[in-house]
Amino acid sequence: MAKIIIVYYSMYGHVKTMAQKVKEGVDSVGCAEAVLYQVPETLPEEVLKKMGAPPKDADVPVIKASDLADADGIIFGIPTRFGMAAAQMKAFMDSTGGLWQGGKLAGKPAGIFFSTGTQGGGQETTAMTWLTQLVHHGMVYVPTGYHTPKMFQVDTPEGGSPWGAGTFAGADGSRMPSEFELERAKLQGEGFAKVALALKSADA
Ligand SMILES: Cc1cc2nc3c(=O)[nH]c(=O)nc-3n(C[C@H](O)[C@H](O)[C@H](O)COP(=O)(O)O)c2cc1C
Repeated sequence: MAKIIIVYYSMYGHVKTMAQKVKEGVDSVGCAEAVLYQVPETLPEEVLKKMGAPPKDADVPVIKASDLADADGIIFGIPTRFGMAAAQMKAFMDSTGGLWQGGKLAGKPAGIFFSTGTQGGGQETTAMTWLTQLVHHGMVYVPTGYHTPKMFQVDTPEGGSPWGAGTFAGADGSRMPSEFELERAKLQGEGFAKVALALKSADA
C-alpha cells in the first residue's frame, strides 16, 4: 500500500475542495491511500477575521514536518499569493530542514495543484516557483501533462495546466471549482498514485 500525503493551505475552501478530489483519485487506484493534512496557520486571528476567513476544518489534521518522512509521495495544494505560493506553505517547508539534512524526502514523487483568483494570476508561476522546494529536497516532480483530451478543447476559462490541476476562485472568491477542474484534480490523483506505486515497487 502506498501512502500519499496531500498537504495544503486553504483560506476560503477552494484548495480544500480540490484536495478532496485529488484524494478521491489516489484512493481509486487501489493499493494507494491518500491522507489529507493542512499546514499550520501563520496569520494572527484578527487578520484572518479582517480577511473574512472562515474557521479552519477540525476534521483535517495540522501537519508536522516528521509526518512527511514515511510518505511514498506528497502532493502540495497551494493558493497563489502575488504570483507564488501562500507564505503558510513556505513557512511549513521552512520547518523541514531536519528532513532535508537527512535526505528523508529525496527520491519521493511530488505533485502540485493550485488556485488563483483570476486567469493569468499566477497558476504556472506558483507551480514553477514551488519547484525550488522539491529540487532542494531531491524530490521527483510529477506533472500531469495533457492527461485528458479535454485540455485541448476548453472554450471557457478553466484553471489548471500541464503543471497540475487548478481552479479560479474569482476576483471576489465566489467562484467554486468547476466540474472540469474537479475532474482534472481526480485524474491528477490517479496518475500520481500510479507513479508513486511504480517508484515504490522499483525501490522494494
Ligand atoms: C494576499 C493575497 C494575495 C493574492 N494574490 C493573488 C495573485 O497573485 N493572483 C491571483 O490570481 N490571486 C491572488 N489571490 C487570490 C487567492 O489566490 C485566492 O483567494 C485563493 O486561490 C483561494 O483559494 P482558497 O479558497 O483555497 O484559499 C490573492 C489573495 C490574497 C489574500
